[in-house]
Amino acid sequence: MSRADKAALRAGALAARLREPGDQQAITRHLALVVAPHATRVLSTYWPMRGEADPRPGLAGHRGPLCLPVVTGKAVPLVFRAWHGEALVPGPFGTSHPAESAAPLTPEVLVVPLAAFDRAGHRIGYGGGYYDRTLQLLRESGPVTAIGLAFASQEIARIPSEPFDQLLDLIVTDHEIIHPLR
Ligand SMILES: Nc1nc2c(c(=O)[nH]1)N(C=O)[C@@H](CNc1ccc(C(=O)N[C@@H](CCC(=O)O)C(=O)O)cc1)CN2
Ligand SMILES: Nc1ncnc2c1ncn2[C@@H]1O[C@H](COP(=O)(O)OP(=O)(O)OP(=O)(O)O)[C@@H](O)[C@H]1O
Repeated sequence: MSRADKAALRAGALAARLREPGDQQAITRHLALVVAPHATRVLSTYWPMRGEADPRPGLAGHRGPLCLPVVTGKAVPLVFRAWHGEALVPGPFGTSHPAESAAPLTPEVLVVPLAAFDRAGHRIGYGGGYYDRTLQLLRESGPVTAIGLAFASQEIARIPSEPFDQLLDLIVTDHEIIHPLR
């Protein structure tokens, strides 16, 4: 797939998200169900922006450590810092992340923001390749569970797969919990 094709899929899905806001309460319910078996693991969440589904209320019952991603440069994997509800500092591209004083953590479960997804577990993000690089690195040292979070309006019939794609293990939407077929 060309960069332009992927950019068009991304733009279409982001426009659909703004047109049809979706049911945040259902997202919260479904996410809480999916993370319950991982309640004591190190879990990475995200700070929602631009109409993204909000993972925070669905994680209220999580008992293990929580962390947030930090963008430290272009084309490098994300790093993760512990987060217990403290104020965040602004990062690049409108992101927000814990201050440098927060402890670095290695997540075992990641709630991954999506611009678009398909039922096979392919995803498109904002285009930095950050989660692809990060999941590749984490999966080299052990099993990780990647949970995509999006509104059902962001589904695309098929996202052509690319060699660097890291697949989602589960996708949580306001309509359903999707177990991609492998
Ligand atoms: N809430 C949230 N946090 C997140 C992500 C995310 O998708 N959502 N990320 C997921 O990876 C990382 C941040 N990645 C991002 C990558 C690019 C852009 C962005 O705005 N890109 C510009 C073009 C940038 C450029 O000039 O290259 C754009 O879309 O206009 C935003 C976030 C980490 N934190
Ligand atoms: N594991 C990787 N190693 C090297 N380059 C990679 C890797 N993963 C992705 N890339 C590069 O990053 C670029 C952007 O990837 P892609 O368009 O899939 O980003 P995205 O999944 O939309 O963004 P994000 O992961 O930040 O949400 C790709 O063109 C690719 O060349």
